[in-house]
Amino acid sequence: MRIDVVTIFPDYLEPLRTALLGRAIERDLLSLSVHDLRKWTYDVHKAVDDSPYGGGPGMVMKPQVWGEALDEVCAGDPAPRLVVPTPAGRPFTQAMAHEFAAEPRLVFACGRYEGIDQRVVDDAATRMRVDEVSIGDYVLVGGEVAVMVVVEAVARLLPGVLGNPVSAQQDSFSDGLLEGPSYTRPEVWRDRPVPDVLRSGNHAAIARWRRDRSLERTFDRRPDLLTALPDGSLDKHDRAK
Ligand SMILES: N#Cc1c(-c2ccc3cc[nH]c3c2)n[nH]c1N
Repeated sequence: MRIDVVTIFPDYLEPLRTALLGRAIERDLLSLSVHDLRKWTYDVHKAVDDSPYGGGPGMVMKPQVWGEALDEVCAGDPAPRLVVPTPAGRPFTQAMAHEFAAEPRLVFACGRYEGIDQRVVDDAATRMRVDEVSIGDYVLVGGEVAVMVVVEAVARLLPGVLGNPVSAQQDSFSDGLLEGPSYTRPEVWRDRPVPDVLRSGNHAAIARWRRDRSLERTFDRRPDLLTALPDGSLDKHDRAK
């Protein structure tokens, strides 16, 4: 997968070149190109923003600059997919991460200030798939952190990135539920023992116990996920919980 990010703060994306993702880039499992939006400015002040039509606080990012940037970054690609983080976007979910992970290329536009002139998205949508996404119901200062969240969630799904591919198959949300609690050595820590069933070697009982903890946690913290489960997702034992 090829990933391009356009931002006025290229250094913000450097963490993506460390740890697991950094190793994946070194192994050519994905490529990451970060572009400074100011490369496409055309005035001595390298202006990327201007006052909003209709008044209101803050500034809006200029369409001319973004248009030139996306034209060049997306040039020659028959089907780039443009992802624009915004508080007003569709919720970014694990299902969306899987969808993005199937794409050969993703281009991310990092907004700042009050956001990007809407005509940039409208214009791009005439030539490519555009997804305006939100990583949660809170407000950040810019799109860079959101891009790092999305890139990490997507990249970990790419073949070879995670040491154990089973991990991605057993993620929270992979079966529509939150994952349950995890334990490791020591067997007892501050008078708190590991649940006996996890040391029993009875794999069926362990699977049942894990499913029950996952259902309980989901019911307690995210009951909305339970109502969104496809019909038939819960067996009679699940329903008895
Ligand atoms: N995704 C997302 C966001 C943002 C966000 C994204 C882009 C910009 C550009 C200026 N301010 C921004 C906030 N805030 N909260 C979220 N869940």
